Amino acid sequence: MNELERIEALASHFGAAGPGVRVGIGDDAAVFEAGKGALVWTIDAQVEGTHFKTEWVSWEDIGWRSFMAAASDLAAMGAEPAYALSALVLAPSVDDAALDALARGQAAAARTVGAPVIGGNLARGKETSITTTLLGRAEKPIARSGARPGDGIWLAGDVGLAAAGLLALMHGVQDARISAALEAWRRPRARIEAGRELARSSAVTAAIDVSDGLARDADHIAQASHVSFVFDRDRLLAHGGASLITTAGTLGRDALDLALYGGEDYALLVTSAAPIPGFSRIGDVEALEPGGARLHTRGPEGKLPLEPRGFDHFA
Ligand SMILES: Nc1ncnc2c1ncn2[C@@H]1O[C@H](COP(=O)(O)OP(=O)(O)OP(=O)(O)O)[C@@H](O)[C@H]1O
Ligand SMILES: Cc1ncc(C[n+]2csc(CCOP(=O)(O)O)c2C)c(N)n1
Ligand SMILES: [Mg+2]
Repeated sequence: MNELERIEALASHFGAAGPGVRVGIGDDAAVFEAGKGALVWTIDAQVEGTHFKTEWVSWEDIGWRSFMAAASDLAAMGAEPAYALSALVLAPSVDDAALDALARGQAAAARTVGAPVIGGNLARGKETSITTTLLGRAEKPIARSGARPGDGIWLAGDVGLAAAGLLALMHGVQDARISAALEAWRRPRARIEAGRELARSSAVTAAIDVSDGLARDADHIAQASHVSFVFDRDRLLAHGGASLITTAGTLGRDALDLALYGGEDYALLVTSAAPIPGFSRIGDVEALEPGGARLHTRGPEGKLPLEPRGFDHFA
């Protein structure tokens, strides 16, 4: 079973969530009613060998990026971060200095996001992993399921740059022209402020953070909302700007491919009937045609179907 099939199999054990749960399994975070508003709850693990290698990043960066990856799911719900818990499994290679650096990175990210770490757990293990839970508040949480034909597709933050940084690290490429890509992978930023804009807008219909790649994450919205996505190739490339083009060129990769299939930038992908400050428009939501593809690109050749591939832990 691939990742989605495994999640579906797990969800079948847990059954339907009871009353009071506004968003259950299948979105960026769970949402439950709490007093007048709602609380938004997310968890994310970063595992050595799966999400990072210590040859590539400092422990401080590992702490930072693991916290930001978790916080990004709150941004994608339009939530205001409140508090965090951190569960660490430490392999013998993590000495006291490494642990100190790891926590320093987590604490810096927690300060930036505005969600202090107020607890956690510590255990020894064969492989190091960092699991972060964040709790946030939202009056109007944004799920994946509300996109409608006629909405625009909007993006805040880079796409493709972090994947380029990862490629450079994997292949040992050293070149001053890819420093922005390395920084994007090592020090991603959860788009909390962009998430606040979603909460302020009444035109926003759906949102997701781009962790597995734009195409795959867009497909999650398209599937949940029963709509089709049409990405405008020129607008997407313009959004990436000179930085993406230069990086792609240096690595001998296609810039559009990096933008569509690269993950771990933690950009916010949103559907909305009106512009949102800080977001640029990269396409249109259309009606899903029976038997038609859920994803497309539009370019000089017209509208072409796009494969929803991206990162899958079990593919
Ligand atoms: N073991 C599990 N038990 C119950 N639900 C799960 C489990 N693993 C994942 N889920 C749920 O499945 C959905 C997809 O999970 P996933 O971790 O892929 O989240 P995501 O937001 O798509 O990815 P990312 O964390 O990279 O942003 C989420 O709603 C999550 O809560
Ligand atoms: C050693 C190593 N190999 C591959 C990758 C690429 N990668 C791992 S997980 C992931 C998606 C987001 O994770 P998740 O879905 O768990 O939130 C991506 C793109 C990496 N970061 N490190
Ligand atoms: Mg997510």
